[in-house]
Amino acid sequence: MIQPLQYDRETGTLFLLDQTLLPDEERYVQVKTLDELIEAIKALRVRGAPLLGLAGAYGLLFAVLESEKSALFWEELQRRVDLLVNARPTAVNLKKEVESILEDIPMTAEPYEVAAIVYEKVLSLESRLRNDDLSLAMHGADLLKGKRRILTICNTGTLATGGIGTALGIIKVKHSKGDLDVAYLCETRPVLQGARLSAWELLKENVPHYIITDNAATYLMSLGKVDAVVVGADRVVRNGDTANKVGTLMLAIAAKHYGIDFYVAAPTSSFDMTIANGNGIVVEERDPEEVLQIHGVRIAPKGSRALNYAFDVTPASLIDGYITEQGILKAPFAEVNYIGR
Ligand SMILES: CSC[C@@H](O)[C@@H](O)C(=O)COP(=O)(O)O
Repeated sequence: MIQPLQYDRETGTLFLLDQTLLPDEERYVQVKTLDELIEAIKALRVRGAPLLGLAGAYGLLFAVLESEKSALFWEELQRRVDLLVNARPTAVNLKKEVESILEDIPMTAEPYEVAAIVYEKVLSLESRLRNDDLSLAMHGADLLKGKRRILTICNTGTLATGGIGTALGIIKVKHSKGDLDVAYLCETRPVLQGARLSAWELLKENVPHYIITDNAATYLMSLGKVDAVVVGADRVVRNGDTANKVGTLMLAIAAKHYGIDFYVAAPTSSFDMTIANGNGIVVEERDPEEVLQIHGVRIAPKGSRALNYAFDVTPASLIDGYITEQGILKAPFAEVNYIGR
């Protein structure tokens, strides 16, 4: 299986498959410091909500190792953690995984003991992510049995989770069961996670797919060529409103118009029960140059400005259900006892 992220404990090096170079080049960048990791997160070398959670957990390990020598260990650690968890604001997993590991560390632990505790927790997070993906994908494949043409956006596969993936994991499992005719991959402007990353993953596994322009999705629905839309999530909040890659909202509106099932596939670790509704979600705005250029080539006239919202928020009223590792959930979630960690 593709390994988007691997850690070598002996040398303290995190190897990241640089997702900005795919599909042309499969190159690992070597990350040895927290600053280098934060740069990689901001530049989208590593991305996707669950994988950001895991990268964040490794970032915590770097933060611990870099703070170890300081007399003010806990203060230094907290300063570094703040930089890390704010590297990307919308995916809840980054902050949540880092904070949940931190919460489990006894304040009485000596600095030299903390790194070992964190490392153990990172390993268990890694295997939990893989297991969650598998359960989620099986639930999704059962739910969508007979829906043979699935449309999705962005990349929600191994490159985004380290496991089989979420929405893309469901597509892979459906294919393995002989229950998929085709996956339609929205190219996902501006940085093309669908056309570059999802297509690369599905090609490796011989899963039939078409890449479509983002603005072709609605027309395909109108032609009756889409049986269900399944997307990932960066943050699902208490009433079910969901932040995901920009473009998701227009897919949801179009799906509702054409009476097509619209599901969010996300592990419960992407749920944030501290926020009541979508108004409380911070949507990341990225460098306008990502919109003004494609692969470093400027396409817009010099002097034009661009707005670059990386995500949008889909209201719960447009979402038919949430495919999680625990099964299919319905919003609102206030009464669910235990979601996420
Ligand atoms: C399983 S990944 C879920 C989401 O993180 C995914 O749909 C997405 O929007 C990723 O955005 P990205 O900006 O590429 O990190």
